[in-house]
Amino acid sequence: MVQLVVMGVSGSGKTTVGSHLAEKLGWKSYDGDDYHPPENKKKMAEGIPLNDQDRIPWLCKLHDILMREESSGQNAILACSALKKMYRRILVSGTEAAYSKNDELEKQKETAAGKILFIHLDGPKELIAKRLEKRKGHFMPSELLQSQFDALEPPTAPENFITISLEKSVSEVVSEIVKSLPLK
Ligand SMILES: Nc1ncnc2c1ncn2[C@@H]1O[C@H](COP(=O)(O)OP(=O)(O)OP(=O)(O)O)[C@@H](O)[C@H]1O
Ligand SMILES: O=C(O)[C@H](O)[C@@H](O)[C@H](O)[C@H](O)CO
Repeated sequence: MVQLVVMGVSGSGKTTVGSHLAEKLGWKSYDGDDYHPPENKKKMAEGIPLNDQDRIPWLCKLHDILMREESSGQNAILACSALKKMYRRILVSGTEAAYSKNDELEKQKETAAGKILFIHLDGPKELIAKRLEKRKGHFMPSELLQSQFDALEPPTAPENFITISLEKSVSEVVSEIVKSLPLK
């Protein structure tokens, strides 16, 4: 089974790309934003960036969802910022990974779990800011964009990831992702 996590800063297109991809592949999809507790949404709406304590329980919930899909034999897509390496580690391995000091052990567990492919939607802040200015009816204010870039640790090897430019159209982004999928 393949579990995809569409990741990136606010406004990079995770929700848009995640839902188009789900439609194209006929896979189940989840949006991380739907699983934030109300306190987190309130904080963001007030223009305060989330911290690790705010994000860790939320990421654990998302990890459980991915594991449930994997164990019931389903492919699935999750749109989730997953900004830091530690956050991606939690999505792959669960809560212990957040506090583990044993990098080697965590790496082994990740390789064993290793089915999650991160798709990093990457692009210039100026373009994303323009898109956020135009976006209507969303709780996330565009002033938080800089804090998202400050927190971002782009994925690097040996993480399981691909990087896609968000400067392309949504349909190009989706086709590029589909081409790179490890599907038989
Ligand atoms: N490739 C693209 N080309 C043009 N516009 C895009 C593209 N991807 C997304 N958008 C637009 O940019 C805005 C931000 O996209 P979206 O809401 O999907 O981002 P997001 O990463 O889910 O944001 P957040 O994390 O804040 O929920 C939306 O208005 C969307 O329509
Ligand atoms: O990790 C985070 O700071 C959050 O997940 C944000 O990225 C928001 O959820 C999203 O961007 C707003 O829609």
